[in-house]
Amino acid sequence: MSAPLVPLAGNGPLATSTLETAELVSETGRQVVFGLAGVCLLALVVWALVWIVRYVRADPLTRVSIRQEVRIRQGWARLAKMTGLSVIDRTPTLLDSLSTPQGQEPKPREHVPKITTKSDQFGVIVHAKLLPNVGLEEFQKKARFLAAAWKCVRVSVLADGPGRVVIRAVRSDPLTVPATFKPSGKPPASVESWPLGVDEYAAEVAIRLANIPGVSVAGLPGYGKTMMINGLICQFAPSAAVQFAVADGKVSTADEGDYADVTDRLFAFVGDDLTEANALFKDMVALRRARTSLIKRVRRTANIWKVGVDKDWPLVVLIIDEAQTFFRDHKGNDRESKRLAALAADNARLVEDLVKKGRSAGMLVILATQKATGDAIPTFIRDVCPVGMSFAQKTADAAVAALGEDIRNWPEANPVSLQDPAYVGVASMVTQGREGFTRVRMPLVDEADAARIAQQTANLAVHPTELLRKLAARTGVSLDSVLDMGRDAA
Ligand SMILES: Nc1ncnc2c1ncn2[C@@H]1O[C@H](COP(=O)(O)OP(=O)(O)OP(=O)(O)O)[C@@H](O)[C@H]1O
Repeated sequence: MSAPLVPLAGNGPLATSTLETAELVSETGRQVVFGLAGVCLLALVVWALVWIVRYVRADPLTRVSIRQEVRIRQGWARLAKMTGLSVIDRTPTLLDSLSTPQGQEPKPREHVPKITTKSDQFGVIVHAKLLPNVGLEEFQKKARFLAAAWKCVRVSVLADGPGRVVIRAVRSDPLTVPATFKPSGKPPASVESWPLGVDEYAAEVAIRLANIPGVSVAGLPGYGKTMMINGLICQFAPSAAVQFAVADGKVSTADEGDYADVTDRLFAFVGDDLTEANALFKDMVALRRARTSLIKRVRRTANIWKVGVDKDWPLVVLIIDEAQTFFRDHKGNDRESKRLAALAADNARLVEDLVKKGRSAGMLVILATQKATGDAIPTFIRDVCPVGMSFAQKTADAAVAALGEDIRNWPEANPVSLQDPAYVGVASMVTQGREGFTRVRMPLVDEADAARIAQQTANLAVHPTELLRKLAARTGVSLDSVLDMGRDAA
């Protein structure tokens, strides 16, 4: 016997309202679905617009990188699996268990690291999240496969905080692409760090200036030592928290040579005259001593970098270019040779004082020479400079003199291999937090720009001793006795 059929909806008022409610629900459902689809479409349009605007506004090289970036994103899941940068998860999630038909095993899931990408004129920067068994080392091992798949000249993989790596994929070699720097004339955000240029992966490289008393710069003539120092002056000239003095062993007067354009922004300049250079170095040592003896009283600290430099207590940068001129031993028994030899020895002693004791007083010495052997920069000065860099060098020994024995273990970064016109403006150096040596491409600064910046900021050039005198007077201390003591000792 069949069961009586029960009508789903009758003709009564209750049945009508159930029908209406059902229609209302389905209508609301349709609206929600359409609404969601609309939001998704809008998001898609906005996303597409952002990419189009980025693409149109980009320079031609960055456009190529944007296309490369799109290809990297599209092909990432597949490439990661092919190169072994994926992990199989055999433990089913709750959703997997519920959605798998009864009697069947949930399928294992294959995960690939999640990535985000960014492009610039040199290539693409990929940030990836690590997975269990897919760590920094695994990425580094696969770097050359990624480079081949992405058609890049180089791919570097570095740690990027806990659980993340940053992959730098460069299509064109940033070291051989000349760069220019147009100084803005605005004070830098910080004077504690000197942006130098970009490394072989187009990542920015900077030198810390805080707590650094000495930088040694070596390199064959014409490879960019002075250009780099001019770049430093142009970047920091608009800040009253930095004062510069130059001793240039290549010229006799300030209007000759490489610093002629920036003389207006220097508080002192001496040429190749050893007596004048000696007077400048004595002056700097006296300032160093006066600062050291006053710092506690006027700045309430023993290290200026704890409170930072400012216009009253600026970072004093003493640039000694063609340093060998001032330190070279003068052989000979005649009177003049003996006088020059004594001056050279005294210069070395004074500069040693600045490099060994100037850090906490906010003094920095930059020594530039062609070959950083002990006769050019005495080793007791060179070896205590925390930062050493070298442009191209002719011999392995010259590279070792400039960068230390360890450079022999890094043949790719050895400055001997930078002897090529394509590498004018490229130096090798140790950078913080990185193993080995980094090659850095520095930008070219136009002479006219350097002159413009120096003129615009000439009013900021003040002898730091005068600033210290005023500062001391404000705190009720007379500087003269302190300075006299410093001069006598120097
Ligand atoms: N970063 C750079 N990019 C491109 N070209 C550069 C760069 N630096 C320097 N040059 C070129 O090399 C020339 C020489 O540079 P610079 O005077 O800085 O060399 P140097 O190493 O100081 O030489 P020297 O030891 O003879 O003083 C510059 O006039 C410029 O044409």
